[in-house]
Amino acid sequence: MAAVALTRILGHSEGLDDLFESGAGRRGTARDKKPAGSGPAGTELDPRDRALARAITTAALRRLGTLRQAIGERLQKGLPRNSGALEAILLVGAAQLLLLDVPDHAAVTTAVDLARRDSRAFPYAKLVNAVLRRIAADRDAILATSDPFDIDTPPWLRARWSDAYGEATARQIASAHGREPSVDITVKADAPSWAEQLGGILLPTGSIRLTARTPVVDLPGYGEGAWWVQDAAAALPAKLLKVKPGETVLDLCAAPGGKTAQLAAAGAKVTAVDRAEARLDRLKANMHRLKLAVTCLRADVGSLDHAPADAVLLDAPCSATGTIRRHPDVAWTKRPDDIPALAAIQFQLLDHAAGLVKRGGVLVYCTCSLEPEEGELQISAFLARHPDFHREAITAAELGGLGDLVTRDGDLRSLPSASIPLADGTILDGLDGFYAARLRRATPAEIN
Ligand SMILES: C[S@@+](CC[C@H](N)C(=O)[O-])C[C@H]1O[C@@H](n2cnc3c(N)ncnc32)[C@H](O)[C@@H]1O
Repeated sequence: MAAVALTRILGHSEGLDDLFESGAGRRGTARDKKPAGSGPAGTELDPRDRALARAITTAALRRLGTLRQAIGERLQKGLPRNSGALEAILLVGAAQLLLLDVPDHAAVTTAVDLARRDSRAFPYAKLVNAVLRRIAADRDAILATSDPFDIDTPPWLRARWSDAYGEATARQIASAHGREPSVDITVKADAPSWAEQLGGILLPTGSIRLTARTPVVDLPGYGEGAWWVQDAAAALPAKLLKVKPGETVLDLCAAPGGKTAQLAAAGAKVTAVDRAEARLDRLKANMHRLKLAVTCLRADVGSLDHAPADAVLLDAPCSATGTIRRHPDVAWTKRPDDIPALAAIQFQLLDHAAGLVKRGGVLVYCTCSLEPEEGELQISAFLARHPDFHREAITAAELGGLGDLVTRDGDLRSLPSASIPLADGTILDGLDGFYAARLRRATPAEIN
């Protein structure tokens, strides 16, 4: 199944979650519709096999450049033409040999079997055996010489991040993308006690970082709806609204509902809006598990007709380049042209969202993108064309004292290379890349 998934992701720009149908934490894109012929693969597999197939696919995408180079250097005549799933089979084998804890013989035998079962890869079964055995023998040298920035990051992203953050930081971002991220959760209440029960680490921002690799559904509190999976950086934008019980909130582009749950748990009257039916269904299921009451509305935010709210959160569709640690497919499925196209959509959604904020109310705009056009530049252009809004600077204290996450303008900018200092002196690494700005709409008195 991992070979099928890789072929589909690399060939058709489908996403990991589209194929493995995981749900939690999936970042939506402008293209909510799946390409023809797509759909969850391997539904016949049991959950453990499915999880393994996902782990192999994720590892292969995380270090795709390294694996392709290792394979290419061991194919004297390059990849044969019309060889069906041969490349995907080699990638799956190499990922297991180099990156996962799979015995060499099992990885090689499985790959050879896969080649024998594919009519076009069949003639190359012996080649698969030879290439993978050589990769196993050269494992240490391959891993010692491969660099996630130089090899595993597409050149256009390398250039963009170097321009935006400097090459040294861009290298640290790529290095963070090369490591498997921890699982963070948000709790409805009583984070210190849940951190203890789950054996996790309470982060200064209030999220809990799990340390065990137990499937989340088997952990205490999951079934009873006490918490949900959410990257610690993704949990920050909803907090910036500082909602009070009973306030009305429009959560725009809400599915699968991580931020909706935070707002509802804070006691706000939340209307969650998303245009993708399947994603909205997932949001409803999540709220049901969490026992949180939320009004759900299927609509396009760009033409949403709704009474203005005390607070509006716009988690706009974006390139999701801040989530490559969790979704390494993004590095290979996104294209340079996607950035201006998404920025144009964000521009339009932001303008419409502005009209849904009560006078004196607050608008938080956020994206999980590392690209300034989807963050800082989007907001400076918005403020220039909306004089009735001003930026309300975010403080380090609101982010658990993590001052490095606050920009000079007072916005939130987290990077995958972030370090999180704990009270005991330990430093944890890694957050998803997020941008958020808090904007206040002037009251009538302020305007006059
Ligand atoms: C970044 S995800 C939202 C993540 C969500 N806020 C959370 O915290 O779980 C973006 C969402 O925007 C939705 N979306 C994209 N364009 C939209 C539009 N024009 N109107 C409404 N929803 C849209 C997608 O379906 C996707 O669910």
